[in-house]
Amino acid sequence: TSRFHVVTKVYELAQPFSFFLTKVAGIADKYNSTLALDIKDILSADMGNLVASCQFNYMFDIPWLVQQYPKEFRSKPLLIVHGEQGPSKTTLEAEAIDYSNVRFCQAKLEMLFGTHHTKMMLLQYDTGMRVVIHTSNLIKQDWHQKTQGIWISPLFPKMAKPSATEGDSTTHFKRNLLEYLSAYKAYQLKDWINNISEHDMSTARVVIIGSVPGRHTGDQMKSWGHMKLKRVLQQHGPSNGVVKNWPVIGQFSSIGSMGANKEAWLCGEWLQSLSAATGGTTLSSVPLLKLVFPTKDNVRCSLEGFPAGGSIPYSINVAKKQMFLHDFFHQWRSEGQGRSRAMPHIKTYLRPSPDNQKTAWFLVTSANLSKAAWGALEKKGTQLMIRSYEIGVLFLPKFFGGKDLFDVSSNFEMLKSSTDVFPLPFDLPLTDYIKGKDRPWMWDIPYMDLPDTNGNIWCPG
Ligand SMILES: O=C(O)c1c[nH]c2c(-c3ccccc3)cccc2c1=O
Repeated sequence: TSRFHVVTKVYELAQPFSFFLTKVAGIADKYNSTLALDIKDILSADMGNLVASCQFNYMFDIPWLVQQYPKEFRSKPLLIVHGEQGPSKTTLEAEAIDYSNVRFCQAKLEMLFGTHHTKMMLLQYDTGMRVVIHTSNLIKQDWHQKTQGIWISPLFPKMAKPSATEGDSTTHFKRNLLEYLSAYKAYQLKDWINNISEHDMSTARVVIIGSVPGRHTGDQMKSWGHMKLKRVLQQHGPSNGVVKNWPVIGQFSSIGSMGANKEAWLCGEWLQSLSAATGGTTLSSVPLLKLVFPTKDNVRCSLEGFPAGGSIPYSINVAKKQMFLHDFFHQWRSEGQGRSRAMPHIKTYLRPSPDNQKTAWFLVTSANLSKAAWGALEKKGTQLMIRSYEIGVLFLPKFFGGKDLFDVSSNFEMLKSSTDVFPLPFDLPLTDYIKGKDRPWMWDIPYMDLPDTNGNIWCPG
């Protein structure tokens, strides 16, 4: 088993955050080194001798997924947690007809327009287990030429005496993971819930930020979505005095309907939660908000060309109702990580310093900029309505050596040589949209004036 410790040692040495991007085909090798992983790296025997696994996701290609496991692991029990209903559920289950080791768990979606976005792997080894929280669908194209994020847990050893309350970390990782899984109320998850309670997760240093569908009231209201993030930032975040003039950055690959103006939700409840801090937030100063969303030309000139936009589903019918939103937008640019042309499917949120050298926190999550994912307050703020399943991990300096702030950089050379600079997926400062030229990418309108990387035009519908 020394091999596994060596491997995890290498990963942990690479950086204490255990936050990686996916490998990108077609960029210089140096950008795909220790800080980047492929799905085969995550599932490799170097990470542990797999006994069983559970894959939470939105899109699946079952035959492709099975092929990503080392051949000696391809017949181990594999539970697929999805949100498909009716005919598409039947189609998904038919894909696994040849794999007797594959089982399914359908996440209940009783809220209209809800989706099972959560992307998580539970990996059980003979020596313990790992949790992986990431942003990629389980289809080949999501791991080929996009910018995606991955957090890999340390190896959590089995405890002598199983306990749902013992073996937790200062960030309540184990309790939050069990709460999240219990919210499915699915009998197929019972064994995994018991399994998790038997493991010591005290080495987990991230905070889980999850969303589960429902109208959450009372204490539950602060257990999910943007209200969970708000509570954690109020308890363990930066002091208000330090960050009050710092911007909040949101970066995502899809956008829901925000309502008629920025006060309705975006700069109202959502920004109030993301700008939360210890020592209370002075309501007077509404914090700066900056958003990162690819332009039409970012997509056109990307490695995949216009087809990258097939995974950036911003509809013109939603966009035209919220032109105010586009004033916050900045381009996707990742020169430091060699990923300016690897379109983002990652979703990240952070609170960087005005000089772009620090951040007060960093969140990588499945949650796009939508009320469905983050929740919307109802009944005079007494309940939080969430439509979808989401999960992400929050990095707080307090839990990484008791610092106040993280040093940050997206510069590969810098990241390669230092161990405690937080690796940003995109460049700071952000790059503005070019006035009068740049438009947000929208996936359901034609673009026929200029060819993409492959010489093609885009004619949806
Ligand atoms: O969870 C994820 O990652 C994703 C979720 N929905 C996607 C869609 C879509 C858009 C409207 C209705 C249904 C599906 C399209 C293309 C990529 C995604 C996607 O990547």
